[in-house]
Formats: sequence, structure tokens, C-alpha cells
Amino acid sequence: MTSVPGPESIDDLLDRVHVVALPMRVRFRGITEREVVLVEGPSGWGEFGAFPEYDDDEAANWLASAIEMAWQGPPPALRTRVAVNATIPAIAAGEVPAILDRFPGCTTVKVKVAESGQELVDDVARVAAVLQARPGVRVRVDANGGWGVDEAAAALRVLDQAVRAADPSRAPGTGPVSLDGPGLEYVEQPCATVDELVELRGRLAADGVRVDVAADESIRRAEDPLRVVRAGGADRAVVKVAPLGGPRRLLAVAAELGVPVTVSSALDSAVGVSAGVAAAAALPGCGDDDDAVPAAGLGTGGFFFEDVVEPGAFDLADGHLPVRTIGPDPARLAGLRAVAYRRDWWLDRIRRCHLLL
Ligand SMILES: O=C(O)CCC(=O)C1=CC=C[C@@H](O)[C@@H]1C(=O)O
Ligand SMILES: [Mg+2]
Repeated sequence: MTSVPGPESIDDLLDRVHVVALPMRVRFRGITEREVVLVEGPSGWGEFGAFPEYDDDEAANWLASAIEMAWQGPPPALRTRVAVNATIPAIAAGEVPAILDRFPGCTTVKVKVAESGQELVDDVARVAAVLQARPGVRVRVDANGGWGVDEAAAALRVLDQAVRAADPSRAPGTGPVSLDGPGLEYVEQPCATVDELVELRGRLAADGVRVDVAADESIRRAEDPLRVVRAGGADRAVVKVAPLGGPRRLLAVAAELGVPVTVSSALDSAVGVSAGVAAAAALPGCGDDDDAVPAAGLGTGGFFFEDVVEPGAFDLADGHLPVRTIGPDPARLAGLRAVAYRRDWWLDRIRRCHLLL
């Protein structure tokens, strides 16, 4: 009988964990401080950081991922570095250049759109500010399921045109914006449900709006991660290591999906991001060079004032992250240690999730 490597017991697991709280420079998915648990195993470090609102069944996948990294280590890499996208939260257009400065060399930018309380004009201004600051970058947007079908169809036409109109190779005053120029690379999770995504893809095709639809929450939070693509709701997939239960499971899901995949962060510390980089580095792509797969959404480390590694140990350089084994700096683990009642909360959660594995 083969068994999956892991801790000898729950006590063995709990003896190896460190709960940290990372203060953030910018509000992202509604939070300003990110708590995660780091686990040291015989093969390296893993990260358990299921978002607090996730129930134990869902969070157990994240624990499986942490255990996989700590007891098995990363899967074999096909490349030595991974291209990363810049991530622009739903901020005011005027703040875009300062955020972009945290992503040196990134040639793909993901812009959050459809934020509640904002309007399409805010999204267009944010995208325009990106293209003004970095002319010629590839732009993708992420609505986190915030639009209905009608709203999405209308917004994507406008945003796609805004990107085409900003094409630096297009001379001003040359008439209608070309439909052949580079528009939006894709939209991530424009609507919440699979049925809506299917309907939207039909609508975009009928309207002649050629924007790919990528599924994120419909994979990350679904019982069956393959369903959305099989149902015809997505041209692409966004895949995250921890929600899928680890890098090897991510690679298996990606192979079955059969569409281009973008590996993305779950707002992880450097330890979690390194697992994402390892998965992206192991993905078969068109060729084995470091740009053979879509730019990964793994540049979120800059959102923290302080990460668990020393500055320079795992930095973005020339738009890429290195494929590297990451261990936290002991002084930072101590300095970033979560307060006692939060540590107890995470340890209880680990106990419950461990029973589900
Ligand atoms: O993909 C990226 O560029 C960064 C990661 C990112 O956008 C996310 C990280 C964590 C939680 C998610 O709400 C969010 C996403 O929707 O993809
Ligand atoms: Mg997303």
C-alpha cells in the first residue's frame, strides 16, 4: 500500500507550525492584514492560509497543499524562472503609477474591475492609467464575479476598445480602432455562475467582442474544477495551488482542463508564492522557456509591508520570479508572529481540517 507523505500525527504537525500576520500596504480583497501558517517539514516549507471565511471542507485542500510542499517538496521544474503579471487593485487611477512601480519589468498587467461601489468609468480610467504608465503592456482584467451577463457584455466591449485605442502602434486620427490590434488578453471571472459564463461567451461571440473568458472562482471554489470548462463557460483557467490541494493536483487539473492556465497567488507569503512558482515552472507550455505559459498572478508579495523572507531573497526581477526553495527568516517569523488568540484560532482550524484529510 502506498501512503502520501505527511506528519506522523496531528501533534507532529502542530509542533512544526508558525502563525504569522503580514500587514498590507494596500487593501486587497477587503483585507489589510493577511494571516498565514507556515509549516516546516522534512522536504521544506509549506503554507496554510485558507481565507477565514472558508469552511473546513474547503480549507482542508489548503492544508493538503502545505503538507505536500513540506513533506514532498516541489514537482520537477521545466524552467528556472516564471513570468509574472503586475496586479492593480481597485484603486483610483491616480494611484496606478505608484503601484506599478512595485512590479519592475512586468509586461502583463492584471487590473481589478467591477468593484462594488464603483462604476465602469472607474475601471476604464484605471486601465487607461496602466496603459499610459506602461505603453504596450498586455492587459487582463478581473471582475471577481461582480457583473451580470448584460453588464459584463457592455463593460467588456468598452474595456476592450479602450485597450485597442491605446495601442501605441496606432497613429492618432486614423479612424476607427482596429479590431485586429491587441485588445484585452482576457477577463477573469466576469460573472459569478457557470451558467452566466456560458451565456456571456455566447453573447461576446455574437457581438464580435473577441475577449477570452477565464474562470477563477468557478474552479477554485467548485466541487468539480473541470465543470466550467466542460460546460463551455471558459476559454482559459486561473489555477491556485492551495485551493486545488497542492502543486501536483494543480498540474493534474491543468492537464485535464486542456485550456491555457494562469497560475495565480492566493495572497500568499513568499513561502506560498514559491509553491505557485514551482507549479508554474512545472507546467508543460509551448516550449520550455520561461515565457512559455501565461504570465502568473504571483506578484502579490509587494502588497505586504514585510514578508517572511529578507528583501532580495525572492524578489521580482525583470518581470520574473525565480524558481527557488524558500525558507522563512527566523527573525521575521518571530517579529511577524500572530497574537495568541489568532494563533489558537489557526491551530484549532488545523486540527479540524487534518481530520478531513
Ligand atoms: O492574480 C493576481 O494577479 C493576483 C492574485 C489575485 O488577484 C487574487 C489573490 C487572492 C484572492 C483573489 O481574490 C484574487 C483573485 O481573484 O484572483
Ligand atoms: Mg481572480
